[in-house]
Amino acid sequence: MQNQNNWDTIVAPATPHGQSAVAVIRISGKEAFQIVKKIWKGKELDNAKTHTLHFGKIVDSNNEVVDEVLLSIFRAPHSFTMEDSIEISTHGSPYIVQRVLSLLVEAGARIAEPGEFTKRAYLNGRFDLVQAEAVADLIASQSSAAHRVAMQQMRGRFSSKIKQLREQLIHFASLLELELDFSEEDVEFADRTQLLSLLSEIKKVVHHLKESYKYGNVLKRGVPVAIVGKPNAGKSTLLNALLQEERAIVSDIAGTTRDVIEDEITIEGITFRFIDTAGIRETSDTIEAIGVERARQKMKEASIILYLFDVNTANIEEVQDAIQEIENLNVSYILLGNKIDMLSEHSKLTAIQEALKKESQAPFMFISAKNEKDVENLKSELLKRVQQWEASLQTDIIVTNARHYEFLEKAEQALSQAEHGLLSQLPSDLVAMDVRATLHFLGEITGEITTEDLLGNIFSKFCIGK
Ligand SMILES: Nc1nc2c(c(=O)[nH]1)N(C=O)[C@@H](CNc1ccc(C(=O)N[C@@H](CCC(=O)O)C(=O)O)cc1)CN2
Ligand SMILES: Nc1nc2c(ncn2[C@@H]2O[C@H](COP(=O)(O)OP(=O)(O)OP(=O)(O)O)[C@@H](O)[C@H]2O)c(=O)[nH]1
Ligand SMILES: [K+]
Ligand SMILES: [Mg+2]
Repeated sequence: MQNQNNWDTIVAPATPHGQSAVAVIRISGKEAFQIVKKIWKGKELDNAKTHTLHFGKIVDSNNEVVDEVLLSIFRAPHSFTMEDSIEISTHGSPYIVQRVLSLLVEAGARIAEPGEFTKRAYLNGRFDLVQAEAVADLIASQSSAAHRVAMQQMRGRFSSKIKQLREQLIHFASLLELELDFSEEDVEFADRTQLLSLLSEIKKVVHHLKESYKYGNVLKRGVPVAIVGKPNAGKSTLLNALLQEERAIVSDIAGTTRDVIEDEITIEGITFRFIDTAGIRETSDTIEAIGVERARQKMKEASIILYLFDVNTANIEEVQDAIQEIENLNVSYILLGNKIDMLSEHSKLTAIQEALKKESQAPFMFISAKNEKDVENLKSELLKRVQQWEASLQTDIIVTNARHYEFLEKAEQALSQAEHGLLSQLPSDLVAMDVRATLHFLGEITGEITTEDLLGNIFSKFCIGK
């Protein structure tokens, strides 16, 4: 049940705090018009049509003008929240915004909680929970890829997929439950082979959606690319070349970089987060050893590893050891032979190349980080990796939200149990229980099943005024 003050008329600034050309204050709820009228000097609003704009003044209790403003009015259900709403555009002074907010509160409005406008839009049926969450992702999106996936979720494709799966399962559950009604007679309305194949079909879709999360999450946060290798391989030089900025200290002293240095660039709409690390070697220096430990950790967490070695000094065994270590991590990688500008004998390069080819399918490139030779090619290669990753997904709907992932995982487990139950010919009611559990988990994703806690958790992460 909704508590009464959950439906107070609420108010909040919709634009950031600070000086700006114009600031917008939003008011939503049953009393929106009554409240604004108390501080409004301008044309009568009672008969004004929805989606109209009005020029006038905001005045305080002494009839002093606080600002000249524009009002946009929205009449229920034709507004974002589907309630009566008004937006006041003031001059963008934090002082004016604060004054107008206090006047509105004095007139009977309550300051909105973070996300409360969107929460109302959800509770009033404008969209489901996945779409409401996508509003926050859309606001946070900083690259075209992040924007694309947020937009896709806002438009409801993931929601429709989940709803479609639920409908199939509801049908499935009703067949099983029908059998329960006739349990004395030991009939099977539901053809077991058909049930099994439907179940495994649904499980497959859930699994593929779940699998897309790793990619979706990376798109949202930026693809982590760890730059690793021995001291002096040129890792920091490469970081700087990629970022086009003197971000990390470069020197000919082995062990220059000790802590992790991270920064981002966007290549054709995809954000990459490059991580420069301490050179990996055995060391008795405690601080350096911690750095080496962190480098190894970053390697594990990366989506792509760039293993850099100096083509002039590296021996083949050392590179092979590195390949071995990386392949054990099961992370996509590129071997980069650096300082190609210094290589005097061409034959040594060919020897390295031949050895690498023979030894593994390891992808490698030769670059000069210092002269920025083939750094652009490296960027194209990174972009290609990400595009291949997306193409390899078995779904064109990409999950980006940890909460969705969590419930997909629970749904997948429940589906496995239902499948197991059918295969081992467990009684229908036990199988039906697992199917109902799956329905529940999928329902929590779209908000067909929710609790106040869950909603509070989701909307409190939104910004003020959203
Ligand atoms: N000034 C302003 N800009 C904004 C928003 C807002 O609330 N205010 N939005 C909010 O975050 C987004 C737009 N979302 C909105 C969605 C629906 C309606 C609305 O008035 N819908 C009516 C009328 C539709 C129509 O005329 O076709 C309706 O659905 O009945 C308004 C904004 C982005 N920009
Ligand atoms: N000739 C040449 N020198 C390079 C190249 N890349 C890096 N160097 C030099 O190699 C030395 C080490 O470079 P760094 O970028 O500090 O190497 P690093 O791998 O970050 O080293 P640590 O942080 O100590 O592990 C510096 O003197 C660089 O100028 C290159 O492509 N060609
Ligand atoms: K160095
Ligand atoms: Mg370094």
